[in-house]
Amino acid sequence: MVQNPLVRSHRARADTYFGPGTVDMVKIHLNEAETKGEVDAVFVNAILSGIQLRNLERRWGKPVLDRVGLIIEIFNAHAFTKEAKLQAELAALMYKKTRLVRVCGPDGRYAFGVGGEAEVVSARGRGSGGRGFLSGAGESELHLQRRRILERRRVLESQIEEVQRTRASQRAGRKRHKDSHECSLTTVAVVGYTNAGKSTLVGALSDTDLYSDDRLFATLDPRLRSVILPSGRKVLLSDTVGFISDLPVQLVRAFHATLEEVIEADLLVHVLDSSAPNLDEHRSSVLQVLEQIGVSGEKLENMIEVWNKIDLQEDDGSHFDAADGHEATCTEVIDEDIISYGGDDCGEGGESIADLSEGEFEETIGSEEDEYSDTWLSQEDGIKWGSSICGDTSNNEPNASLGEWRTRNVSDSAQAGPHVKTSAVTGVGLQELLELIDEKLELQNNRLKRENVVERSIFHSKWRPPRTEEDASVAVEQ
Ligand SMILES: Nc1nc2c(ncn2[C@@H]2O[C@H](COP(=O)(O)OP(=O)(O)OP(=O)(O)O)[C@@H](O)[C@H]2O)c(=O)[nH]1
Ligand SMILES: [Mg+2]
Repeated sequence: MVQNPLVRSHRARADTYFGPGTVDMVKIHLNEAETKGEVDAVFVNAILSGIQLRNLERRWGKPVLDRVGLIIEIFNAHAFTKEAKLQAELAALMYKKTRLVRVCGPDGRYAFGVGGEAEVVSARGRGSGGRGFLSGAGESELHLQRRRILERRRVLESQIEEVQRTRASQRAGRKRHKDSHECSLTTVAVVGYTNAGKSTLVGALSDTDLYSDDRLFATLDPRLRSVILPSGRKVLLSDTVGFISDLPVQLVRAFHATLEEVIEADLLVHVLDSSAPNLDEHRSSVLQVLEQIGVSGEKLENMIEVWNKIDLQEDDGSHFDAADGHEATCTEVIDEDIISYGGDDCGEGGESIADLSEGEFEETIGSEEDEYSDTWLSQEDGIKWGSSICGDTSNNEPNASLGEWRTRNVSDSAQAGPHVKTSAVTGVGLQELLELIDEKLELQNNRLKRENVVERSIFHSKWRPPRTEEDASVAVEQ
């Protein structure tokens, strides 16, 4: 296996990075690939450029998965419905475009770093080989590759638009539907970091079974479950895809159709795993994604924060000790700082990943760099994706002061604690949560009604010209 002290097998790295309880998924998933006679891969906890990825793969003789590649791999593995598959493929394609990495999977499926030889197609490196006038050969291959990606992307985007349209009309139908209280059917979206227990909680609240598992991104499609609140009001709970820190904005946008359920929901319930040692980090990651997808500041302010898995806290605290101990054994963490600043801290025989993008393995794109540079984190694509096709987007615009709000709110709520503590497994706090949802919706309804009344009094009352004294005298004379 790889000797570089900065890199461990994907198992150990994923375990330390994604936290306890999530490593199994990564293990099982990759082990499954191995037992099928496929390849072993090395996971590097960083976001790498295409050249860095390729150079590492050459050096280690193994496919390398970086952070985004691993997430995409997980998305692909968990995508079962048509919608999820389309979105996962689009996410992979957008990633691929910025890396210009060609992966030849045996079954033709996109599989980053797993299931085939990954090859960077670059202007100078391939085709040309610096052979004088033939130096355009690599370039045309690069363009060909790029065009194919763009064509496929267009097809996927139009299919996803179709999905969005269907979802929008379903939502409109739900809004028209009135319950026995003459209220339109309200949707409550349950959001949160992956593995926080969202599906388990929605299942417990609605007394139904939803697929939940101790793995990352168990849920990729929103699922709706109806629940009767203590007041008798019927609401739809929407279980959503989990979020994760540093999720590239394009990846989030690939799941836009799914995430629209969150934007369009009447109320948000933010589920946090109270046993997670980095709860604050999880909270701010989720808020960041909500901000990215355009949830209004008002909705965020109204959001209910739930600390789930409270039963684990009632344990003797061994969970936290175990987590600490786990961190302590992680001496071979690949720090993103090391990647950025070079190899001084690499230890004996170590080499930084920054080193690997230079020297003997270097294959620069040169003049193509601007055109094909890593736009993965740029906003360029976002402009298109930001324009939702599902009707009114006016309230989807990210609020300018949201960043500010988020910072304030994160620290405020960190001090104030959760609105409700629950255990989706034992049922603790569930009734309290339902009551709180009821209360929030009632307040929201009353506010909307008040706003409607004000609006109506302003816009719907008949306009009459102001009566002046002159008018009055004319009237008397007549
Ligand atoms: N002890 C305990 N475990 C819980 C609780 N809620 C959920 N779990 C477990 O946590 C794991 C993740 O639960 P899920 O409901 O799949 O989490 P999720 O947030 O839907 O995850 P993704 O769909 O991947 O985003 C499962 O193994 C659940 O059994 C809880 O209140 N207490
Ligand atoms: Mg889930």
